[in-house]
Order: sequence, then C-alpha cells, then structure tokens
Amino acid sequence: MSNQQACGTSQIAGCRFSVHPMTDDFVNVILGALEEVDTSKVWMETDDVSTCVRGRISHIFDVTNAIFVHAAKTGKHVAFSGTFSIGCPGDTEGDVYLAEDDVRLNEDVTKTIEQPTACQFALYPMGDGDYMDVIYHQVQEIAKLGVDVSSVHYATRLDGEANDIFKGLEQVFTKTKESGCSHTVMTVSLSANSPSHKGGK
Ligand SMILES: Cc1ncc(C[n+]2csc(CCO)c2C)c(N)n1
Repeated sequence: MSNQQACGTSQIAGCRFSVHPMTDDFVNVILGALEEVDTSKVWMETDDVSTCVRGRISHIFDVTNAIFVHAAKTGKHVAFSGTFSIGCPGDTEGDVYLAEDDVRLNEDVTKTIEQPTACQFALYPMGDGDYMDVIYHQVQEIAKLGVDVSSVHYATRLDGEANDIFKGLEQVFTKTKESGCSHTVMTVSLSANSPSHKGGK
C-alpha cells in the first residue's frame, strides 16, 4: 500500500459510541450497562456525549457487544451508534492495553443474552485504492455467519441476534485490517426492542 508510511502504525483499536435508551430511566440504563461490564482490559473514558474504549480488537468488540446487550436486556428500546477505528495516525496513548491477552472477560455472560437486533454498518477501508473490492468481499463474507444481509443506501443492513451481528462486525473489521488496509473505520448503528421492528423492518 503506497501511503503505509504516512499513516499511523499503531495497532490499538478503538470505538467511540453512544447508547440511547428510549426511556425516562435512561441514566440507569446507560450507567448500569457501563458498570455491569468488565472493562479492565480496555482504556475507557465516558463523558456527557459518548464513551470511548481502546485496546485490542477482541476486547473492543467484547466490551461494546456486552454493553449493548446489557442495555437492551432491560427491554427498553435502545439505539447504539458507534465508530470503530484502527490505524488512526497518532493513536498511541494507552498502548499498554495491547499487552493484554485475548481472553474475553464478558463473553460467558454476553452469550447467554438473546437479543434480536437490527444493524446498519458502513466500512471505510482508508488508504486503499481497491476499497470497493474490500467492501464487497467483506459483505459477502458476513453473509455466511447466520445474519440476514441486505443493501441500503450508504450502508449494509444486518438483521439477527446481537451476538451474531457483533461477531460479523468484528470479522469484517479484523479481515479488512489484515488485508493490509492502513486505517480502517467502520460506523455502526444498532437498534433493539423498537416498536417498529414488529411487523417488518
Ligand atoms: C455509552 C454512552 N456513553 C456516554 C453517553 C452520554 N450520556 C448521556 S446520558 C448519560 C448518563 C448521565 O450522565 C451519559 C453518560 C451515552 N449516551 N452513551
């Protein structure tokens, strides 16, 4: 890749995300989900707008998956919106978290939570001239994982279990990075328990 040198070489991955529960009790749903999840293998900061987690890819997806299903298991309509990134130039602070092993701290609990979910994601393999090939290939691959895949303008839609969707998103993100993309960005919107899900999309 021609501009490999211009871009950062940090292998730290991250996600900046917000959870929006459609309920008067939103503070408890947000803070409850953040507290219930073991975040000791990621760097994490929460403010009034969003939360940022940084560390190894496995833990970024383990933690965001867990926070989403913990918020959604309340039964409230919950929306999640996040941006995943790896290879961001200058992203080195907190690299100490890369020394963690890949044992996921939340998987045992997360996998017991069933949560039908709708997702729209968009992949941005930056710094690669063949970016559309990368996107088409990854969308084909995610279809093998047991989630319904369809096309919408500017994104790909996934319908299925939250845990399967997160597995697919992690695969897309990891494979894009492994294919040599110097800076990979993926935006994700999720919706659970929406009254609009009943009777179609
Ligand atoms: C994951 C996540 N992190 C932070 C916020 C921002 N936020 C909005 S209300 C609230 C609780 C009371 O301060 C917080 C932290 C969010 N929505 N989702």
